[in-house]
Amino acid sequence: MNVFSSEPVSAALIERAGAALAAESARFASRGWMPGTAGNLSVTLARDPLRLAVTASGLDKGELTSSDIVIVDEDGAGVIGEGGSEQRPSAEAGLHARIAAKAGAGAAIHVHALAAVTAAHVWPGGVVLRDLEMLKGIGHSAHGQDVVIPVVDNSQDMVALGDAFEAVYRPASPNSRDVPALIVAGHGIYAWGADLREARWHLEIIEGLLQIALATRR
Ligand SMILES: CSCCC(=O)C(=O)COP(=O)(O)O
Ligand SMILES: [Zn+2]
Repeated sequence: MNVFSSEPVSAALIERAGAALAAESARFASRGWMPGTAGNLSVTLARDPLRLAVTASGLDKGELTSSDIVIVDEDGAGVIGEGGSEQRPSAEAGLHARIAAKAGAGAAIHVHALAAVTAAHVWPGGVVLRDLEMLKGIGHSAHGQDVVIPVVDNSQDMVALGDAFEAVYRPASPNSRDVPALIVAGHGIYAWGADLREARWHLEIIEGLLQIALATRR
């Protein structure tokens, strides 16, 4: 369950969301997955209307404080008067909002991790993973099933990027879970989950799977 969208949006909730985003961001920055000002994170605060707390743009993601978040709407545009910072929201807030809306994500994390970018370069049509134990970590079978991590072209236009995401995203069905990640070619990876902890697990698992795919490619 997303701990943030289960209660009314208040100053205390926004403060807690900011602290959680700053802590996760520091974790990924220390792993080298957010060099410089790269990367951004969000949590979904409310669904009707859609509201996300997203990291502010252009900051060192290893040095965020609980105040460095902006409340955005379904287009990723900053919302004035509902709390949070009045800094510029992440340039990629629009894609976070599309992922929250389409995939029902409670949290999303975007990093510039090496294996994701390399794998998209090697397999621009999508990265096929199969017969790997860690697939269980994203809800898929460890045996006998292809799991495709989709790849889309990079763009500075978040509407175009959101449309590209929706074109490749396959929602869960009675027979299969969805794939909670998207690689943006030449750029980085987004992973999401019901909450920040699950999004982190998905991201770490998928980056690990991509490292194995690259190391074992023939
Ligand atoms: C220096 S990285 C270029 C921008 C980017 O890809 C990124 O992830 C950070 O953008 P933001 O606006 O969220 O700081
Ligand atoms: Zn980026």
